[in-house]
Amino acid sequence: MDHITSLPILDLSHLDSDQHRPSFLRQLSAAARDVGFFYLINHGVDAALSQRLQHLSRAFFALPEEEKLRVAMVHSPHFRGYNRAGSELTRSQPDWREQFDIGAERVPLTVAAGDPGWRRLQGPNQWPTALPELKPVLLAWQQAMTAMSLRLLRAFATALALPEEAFDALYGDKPNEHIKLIRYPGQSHQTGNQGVGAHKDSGFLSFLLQDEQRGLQVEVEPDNWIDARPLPGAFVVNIGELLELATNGYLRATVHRVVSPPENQERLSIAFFLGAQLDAVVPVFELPQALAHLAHGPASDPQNPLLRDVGWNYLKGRLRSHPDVAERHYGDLRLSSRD
Ligand SMILES: O=C(O)CCC(=O)C(=O)O
Ligand SMILES: [Fe+2]
Repeated sequence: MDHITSLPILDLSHLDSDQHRPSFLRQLSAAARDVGFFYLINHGVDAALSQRLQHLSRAFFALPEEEKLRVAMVHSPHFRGYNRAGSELTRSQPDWREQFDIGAERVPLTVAAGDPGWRRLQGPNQWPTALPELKPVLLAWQQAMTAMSLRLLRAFATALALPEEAFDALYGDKPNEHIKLIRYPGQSHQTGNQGVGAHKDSGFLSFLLQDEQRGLQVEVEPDNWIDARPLPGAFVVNIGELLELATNGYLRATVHRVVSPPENQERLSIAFFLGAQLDAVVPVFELPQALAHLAHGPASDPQNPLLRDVGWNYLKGRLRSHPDVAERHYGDLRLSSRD
């Protein structure tokens, strides 16, 4: 295979065209297997809505710190809200990005003694009173992104020669969407240049809406990092570990990172993570032999705890990333039997 020098570009409008649909599905299958990352264009999410959200995200981060700390994540048992730059670690190094996390806006589940801890993940978001426009725009964008990403997920199922609805049961009527507004400050001597350290995403599918500032890098082959330069109007889409494992390594969860922008500049990005329902159990899907033997990724162990219980898996990741929330809201939990 030739060296990969840029991410493939896929046109989602081709899914609706009798003429282009078969080639779209072939491209999707190859891009997701070989690179695990691609640009998605003509995805149908209103460009004006995305731009409005980008504008509001910039306005949120420009609020006085005191306002942002009023919606700090530590106040939320549902892991929603604001974190300052440097508060999350990747590979033991601080990530120099501030972030605001939003999830599906739902009422909390009742939690009785002995109920699984992940039931506390469901609940409302925290919204900044100083920026009231943020809530309606974010929720509208979330809805548009969920509809689009479920469409893409069905296309994945078809591309893998599975029934179109193969993944539907994992979502039901409660997909576990997660949005992150992110701001990467410019590099400085004190902080270095790790915007976010090298990692794989843990869920099903991730979508990134970048501004004009570069910084996202993808390890397409061992030690071959390429820039995922911003492409106006496109989302950068990548596969998470759950989808990699569920397809027995056929779809690839690729390592990526963000390098901080140059000094005195900033980079804003908005991530949409599609996760499965908290009470879902993810099976390993049996792929036809012709596809299965092309898999590059690790074969799945059906006993892998990552696959079994979506809620526990998600909670474990959140507790690890946010020890302050863990201590304040989950101090009574014993996770050892699940680790
Ligand atoms: O900022 C970006 O574009 C990427 C962020 C990312 O990889 C993540 O939050 O998982
Ligand atoms: Fe990521």
